Amino acid sequence: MSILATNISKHFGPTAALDDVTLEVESGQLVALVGPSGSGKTTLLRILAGLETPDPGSGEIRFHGENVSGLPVQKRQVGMVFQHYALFRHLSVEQNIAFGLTVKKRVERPTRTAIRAKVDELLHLVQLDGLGKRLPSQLSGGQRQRVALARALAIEPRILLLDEPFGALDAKVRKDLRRWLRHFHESIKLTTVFVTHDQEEALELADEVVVMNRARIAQVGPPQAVFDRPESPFVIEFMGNVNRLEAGMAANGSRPHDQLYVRPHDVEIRPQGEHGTLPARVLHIFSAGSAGRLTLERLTNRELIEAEISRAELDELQLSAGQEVGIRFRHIRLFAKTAEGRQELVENDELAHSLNQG
Ligand SMILES: Nc1ncnc2c1ncn2[C@@H]1O[C@H](COP(=O)(O)OP(=O)(O)OP(=O)(O)O)[C@@H](O)[C@H]1O
Repeated sequence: MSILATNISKHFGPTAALDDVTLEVESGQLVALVGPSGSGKTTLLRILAGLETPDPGSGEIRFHGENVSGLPVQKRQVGMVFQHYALFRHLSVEQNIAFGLTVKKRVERPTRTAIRAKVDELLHLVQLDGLGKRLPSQLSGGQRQRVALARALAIEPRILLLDEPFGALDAKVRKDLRRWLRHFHESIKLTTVFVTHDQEEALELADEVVVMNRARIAQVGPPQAVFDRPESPFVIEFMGNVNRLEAGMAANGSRPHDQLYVRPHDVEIRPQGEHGTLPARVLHIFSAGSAGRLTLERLTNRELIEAEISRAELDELQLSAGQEVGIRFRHIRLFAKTAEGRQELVENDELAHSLNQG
């Protein structure tokens, strides 16, 4: 186990930023902390780094088995990159990358030649060969973030912590850098925890996704598990688009307090009146993306339903706004209240079948 943080709590005055959080990260993994604003992601990251201390008496942090709870940030051997981690403006790219090494105590400081070699190696690693002499102002946003990453790696950290590393970049650069980071991680396999508020980023990048909500961890798992087997209404609503259906009368077989969800890609569009479909009207068609997205209205209860189908299917169906169709739910997720008042996931394809009958 590379990181083991147990029973961490943190209060800022009356606000609980973390409430008894336990996080385990295996060596070499790329882990995403994702959750709404204020859920405690940054606080957890800062506590791992040693920039913030947990509540007195709460919890313990171990890196590779060693208890680092009492160690200050410089002694924890973590590399950090933040959203607005300003590079030193008056230093060249090379000097920025070398910074952590040049400020080491004389006995620990590598020789000049060794620093040079290290900087070249890092420039190559982050694919900025030849740009070492430039100033940060002469680089693009994405290049600057890669310099920040190289600077974080220069000290040979045991763990890499990234707080919204692509947050300040535009969508295209962000996507490119995301892919680049995944590839980069494959090549160095350094245990990495990154904070993002972007679900898609978490699902696309991470080996393991940690979903946070209100100072606690709501669910941990590989991307697909978190997406396909959400353990709570919160997780299903937070991780990707979802339709919440009216329970009770409107959905045969469900009880009024149940919560029913259908992902847009689990909504099938069929011809109007087809057996086993629900009557609906097409309100909007969005066809400008890689998938076709539709907003529909169920005729029986005026419920709005989002559907996502392939572009090929959308083109084939030749739909237009106002048209009536039949919709079918392939898969429904139902959360039922348990006796203790918790919400429990019941996979319920029978319900989908009975609901589709109208
Ligand atoms: N230094 C601080 N002083 C007071 N309250 C704080 C401080 N830092 C964080 N908080 C509070 O702790 C809670 C968790 O904040 P945190 O920054 O960890 O959330 P987050 O999930 O990273 O949010 P965001 O996505 O908006 O960055 C919030 O309610 C926040 O207002």
